[in-house]
Amino acid sequence: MLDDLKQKVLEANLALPKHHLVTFTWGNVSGVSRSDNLIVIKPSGVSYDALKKEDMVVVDFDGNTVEGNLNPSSDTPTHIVLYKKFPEIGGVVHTHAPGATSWAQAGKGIPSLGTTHADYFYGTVPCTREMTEAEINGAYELETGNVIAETFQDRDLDPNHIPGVLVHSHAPFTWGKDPNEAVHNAVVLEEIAKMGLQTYQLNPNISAMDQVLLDKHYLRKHGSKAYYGQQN
Ligand SMILES: O=C(CO)[C@@H](O)[C@@H](O)COP(=O)(O)O
Repeated sequence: MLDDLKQKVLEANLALPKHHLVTFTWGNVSGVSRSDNLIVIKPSGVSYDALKKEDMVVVDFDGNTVEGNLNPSSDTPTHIVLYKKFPEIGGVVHTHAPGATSWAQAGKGIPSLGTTHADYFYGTVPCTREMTEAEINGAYELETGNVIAETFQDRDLDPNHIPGVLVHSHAPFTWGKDPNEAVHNAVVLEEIAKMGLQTYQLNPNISAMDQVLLDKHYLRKHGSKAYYGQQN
């Protein structure tokens, strides 16, 4: 079942260590089949060295395992909330990559400071609020998804234009139209996180880039008027 998606999710997971985005098993990727209402996700705690296609776990939107012999990622409830709340996404990535995680631990969103950021994220990558004790002691991973969705709703942010978030005191999640694009966005997020840290070290008083330049760079790569690369 879902053989193609399992292969894509496997390859996306294996791309995380290749891009130096995960240490040990600190991360996971999933992909969704909207027609089947099923999610394919990495098994929990399985080393990337040993990961095989048949290890991928298929879960439904209630978190029940439909196929697979291993336990799904402990972050599965977060992935499920993101697929439910952001209906256009097809892949989700979670890492503890040090640059983005540093911003998450500091409780700060990453402002758009330059065109590297603007090419992929149409504004600040937000950081969620701190979770309450009840949320942490309750269904923590589900509440993590809820607090991400709340952040986008309360700040009127479009997840299709800002494909990532920093979870306060935790780490980043990114997404995309498929697992591969979600990994791509995780790589970019880590790069802009590192650049942002260095930029603030060099100039603590810097503010977000000019809106006109942000528009220019984001819109030349995304949307109906995109012209970057081989697009007409
Ligand atoms: O966030 C955390 C731990 O802080 C987890 O995402 C990480 O360890 C990966 O968990 P899984 O191996 O996917 O269950």
